[in-house]
Amino acid sequence: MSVAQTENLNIAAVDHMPSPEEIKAAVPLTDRAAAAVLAGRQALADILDRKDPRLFVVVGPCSIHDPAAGLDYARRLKALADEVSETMLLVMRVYFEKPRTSTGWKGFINDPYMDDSFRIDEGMAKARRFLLDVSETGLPTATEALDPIAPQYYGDLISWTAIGARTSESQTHREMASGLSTPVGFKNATDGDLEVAINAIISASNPHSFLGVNGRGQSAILRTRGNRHGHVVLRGGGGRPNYDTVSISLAEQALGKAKLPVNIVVDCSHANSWKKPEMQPLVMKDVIHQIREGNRSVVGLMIESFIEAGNQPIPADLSQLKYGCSVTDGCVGWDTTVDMIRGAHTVLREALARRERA
Ligand SMILES: O=C[C@H](O)[C@H](O)COP(=O)(O)O
Ligand SMILES: C=C(OP(=O)(O)O)C(=O)O
Repeated sequence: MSVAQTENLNIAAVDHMPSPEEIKAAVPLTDRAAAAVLAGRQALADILDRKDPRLFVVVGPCSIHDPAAGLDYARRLKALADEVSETMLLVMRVYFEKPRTSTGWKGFINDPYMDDSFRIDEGMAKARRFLLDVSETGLPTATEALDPIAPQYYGDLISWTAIGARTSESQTHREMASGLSTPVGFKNATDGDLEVAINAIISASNPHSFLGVNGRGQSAILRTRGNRHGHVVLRGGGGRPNYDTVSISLAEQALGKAKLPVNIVVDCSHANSWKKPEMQPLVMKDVIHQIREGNRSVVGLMIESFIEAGNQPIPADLSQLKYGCSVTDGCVGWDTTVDMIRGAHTVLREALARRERA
């Protein structure tokens, strides 16, 4: 008598996925890209260690869906980054993995053709190609690490990582963050709770041993050293923003109480702007004003920005997609992005000069 099947009852298929080594061999890291990645990581570490007085700004689309438009954006951003490099380090948001509140398109790696064909194998190779192209412009890149295996495929091309509001409390993500080669920003929870992000920084700063895959895609025990560049990202939540002076002061106190470096990043989007992209410039202006008035805890900002303002639903006929417009959260358009960054640059230049004189 055969034993009843008790496993894989809800698995419809198990398809082949190339290993990290295979995808990397198809899209190898270049000297130019590696130099941009390493320079970006070093500058971020210096900002977090207070050796570099600049502000870092993670800016770019909510998600990448069209590599051509993404690269068009990257080239514009590189020129802007060079223009404001005295006061800010611009890092491009290159988000391929979208954590959905319930359902929806889960990003370019999961479904690169946006047609429910879910060619993760092709999405991964294309995502890596895109990261390489952006890095070759000289821009550092930032992403959200959602799938715990994915960093093996493209982690060598990332300079800053976010752990999202929906996963800051997850042990799996804290373990993964402890082994990442980049500084990691932990978002407060969607209900606004900051404690989960603070606990995440403490957890990820420690070594962990956990299940993962090696470069050949075989199961492996990963043993990490701990990540000493964790910090919080305030994104609002629970029906209220948390970029105001009182919220920032409370975050400073909580970090101090936990004996952590008082490093804060403010996300101008998400619950801080009520998901209304046109509010992002107001959030940024407010935080830059706080810096001008003497705030020293804010080290970074995040902006959701693309070529066109707003967002669009994914149409059944993809030829109807509007070029350079987000298919996930609404973004500020390019002209507004330039105004926001240039406006901040002017204020910061004066504030940094004043700090130096003091
Ligand atoms: O930034 C992205 C979104 O806010 C996040 O993925 C949740 O999106 P959703 O609420 O539309 O699913
Ligand atoms: C999903 C995102 O943010 P959060 O985790 O804050 O919702 C994001 O930045 O794309």
